Amino acid sequence: MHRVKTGIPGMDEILHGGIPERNVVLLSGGPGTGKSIFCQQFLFKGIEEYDEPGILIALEEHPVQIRINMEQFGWDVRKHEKEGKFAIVDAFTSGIGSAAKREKYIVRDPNDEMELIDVMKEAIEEIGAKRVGIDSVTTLYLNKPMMARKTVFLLKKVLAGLGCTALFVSQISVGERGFGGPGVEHAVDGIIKLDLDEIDGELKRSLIVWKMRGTSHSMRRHPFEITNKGIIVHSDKVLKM
Ligand SMILES: Nc1ncnc2c1ncn2[C@@H]1O[C@H](COP(=O)(O)OP(=O)(O)OP(=O)(O)O)[C@@H](O)[C@H]1O
Repeated sequence: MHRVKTGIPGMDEILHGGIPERNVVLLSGGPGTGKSIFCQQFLFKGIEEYDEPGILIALEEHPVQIRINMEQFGWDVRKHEKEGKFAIVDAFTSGIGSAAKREKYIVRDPNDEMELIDVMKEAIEEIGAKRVGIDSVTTLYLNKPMMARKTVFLLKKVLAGLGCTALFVSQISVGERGFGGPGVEHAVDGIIKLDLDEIDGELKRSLIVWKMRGTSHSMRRHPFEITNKGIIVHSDKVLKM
């Protein structure tokens, strides 16, 4: 079985080699836990280290801001956009504003699932994307929780058909148990939970792989750091809560 390397130091060790190809993985966590950075690093390292093109579906942040954020970690995505190895699908601006007019892939109504899928497919096919990040999938069903399972299954079907491996960012509240609702949790192939906990007056970051179809994986909670080069996971360390 082919595995997709995350390219995030320490993470592939925890996943016993990487994410099984075509898995859809829920990247779940509270505010500020590092979900967006994890997702961006997965896509960027995919291009730089494994020559696997990727696309990011932006639902929560302006594409211009995403490029700025990524550049802060030294990830020059504009270069890869020009080379046709990376694309941002703008499902944030609805095409409003002068900056949005310069975006190539625009979803005017993110509530329209078919429009989102059409634009996503177009971008994947043009770029030859092997990796997809959706940030966040929660945005798609925030106002219609009954639709969460259906939406996730639909996306999963499309992405698997195109041979992509995907990270779906799932936003949960501080202290919430669970990863984004039962419909979603059972539908996805994997769940990686990112946490931020106050211990002795200090916020500590950690992550745990809750499930990953098609592979064994570490069952431990590992501390990680966000540095100016991105996320580093300490696969040799365990955080006891
Ligand atoms: N250069 C950096 N060095 C260290 N830590 C950083 C750096 N840039 C951002 N961070 C940390 O990353 C956090 C933001 O991470 P990220 O945007 O990935 O969170 P998120 O889980 O997507 O949050 P939300 O759901 O609120 O959008 C910041 O709150 C900050 O603690």
